[in-house]
Amino acid sequence: ESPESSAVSQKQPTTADWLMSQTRHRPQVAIICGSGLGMLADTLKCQDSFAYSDIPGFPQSTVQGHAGRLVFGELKGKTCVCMQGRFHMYEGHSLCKTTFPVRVFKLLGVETLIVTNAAGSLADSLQPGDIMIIKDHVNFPGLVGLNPLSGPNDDKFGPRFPAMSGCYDKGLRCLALDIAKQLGVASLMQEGVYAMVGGPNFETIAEARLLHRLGVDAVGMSTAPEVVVATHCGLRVFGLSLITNKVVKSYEDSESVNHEGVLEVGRLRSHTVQQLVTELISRMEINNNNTINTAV
Ligand SMILES: O=P(O)(O)O[C@H]1O[C@H](CO)[C@@H](O)[C@H]1O
Ligand code: HPA
Repeated sequence: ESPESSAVSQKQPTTADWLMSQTRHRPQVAIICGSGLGMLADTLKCQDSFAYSDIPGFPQSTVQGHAGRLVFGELKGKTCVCMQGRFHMYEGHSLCKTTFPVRVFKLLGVETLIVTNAAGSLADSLQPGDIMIIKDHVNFPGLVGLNPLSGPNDDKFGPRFPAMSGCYDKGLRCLALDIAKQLGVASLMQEGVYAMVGGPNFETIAEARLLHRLGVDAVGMSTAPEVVVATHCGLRVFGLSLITNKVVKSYEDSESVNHEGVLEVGRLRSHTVQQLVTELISRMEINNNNTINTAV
């Protein structure tokens, strides 16, 4: 992965410069939309949007429910950029490609990253339609060395050995719980641990039981690499999982999960997720001192 990671990282400044030449927006907040959650971009005002296929250096989305568009715009006095469609390892992208946009965001001056995803629940307390605020993650691919930071470290972005404790900002988690109370949706929300598995197959029953025993509350096939790269380069991160299904843990259970059902729950909860994210962005504080020197 090393030669590729260097080649990929050389493209990021070109991509960022191209975007800055095409839009006047200078985003402070970036949002990555999970499966079925692309409508988060619809709330942005004064939009400039770009198909991934038109952006130099950008990878392409291949998954249904991921439109493949980067949308810039204003939301409640903050400037945002929203990825309608993310990149997954199972699509065949290397991890440095799946996380390519995160460093582009950093180069654009973003200081806060909001990651959203669709996930299956293992915790008995999480039902389809609930929203889990991500408190922490287990990065299964990362634990065995499939890490977007593998290869030569780019010191411009961050250190060789970045700490990951506290990578989901506590202040933003508290604020989100507070907002949920005000919106009257607190009963849908709780904090929990997200685990990333490689996919694209959903879990076997034995795998589901293993994850449950390990203390995982919700499982999906994304997010953790994005958060690793974001934390490495000093972005503040907030994450939420929309619970789209219960992961089957019993041999007696005849239900099974499918991607259509995952997208459907996204549609059903789109309004609530939109409200939460909008209020969070509206109320978060921004420092505006997030520039890095890209001249090498
Ligand atoms: O994580 P996001 O992109 O929301 O998508 C989730 O939904 C898909 C499975 O239905 C997988 O890609 C899984 O990771
Ligand atoms: N497992 C893995 N990824 C998922 C699931 C699931 O049950 N639901 C949505 N994404």
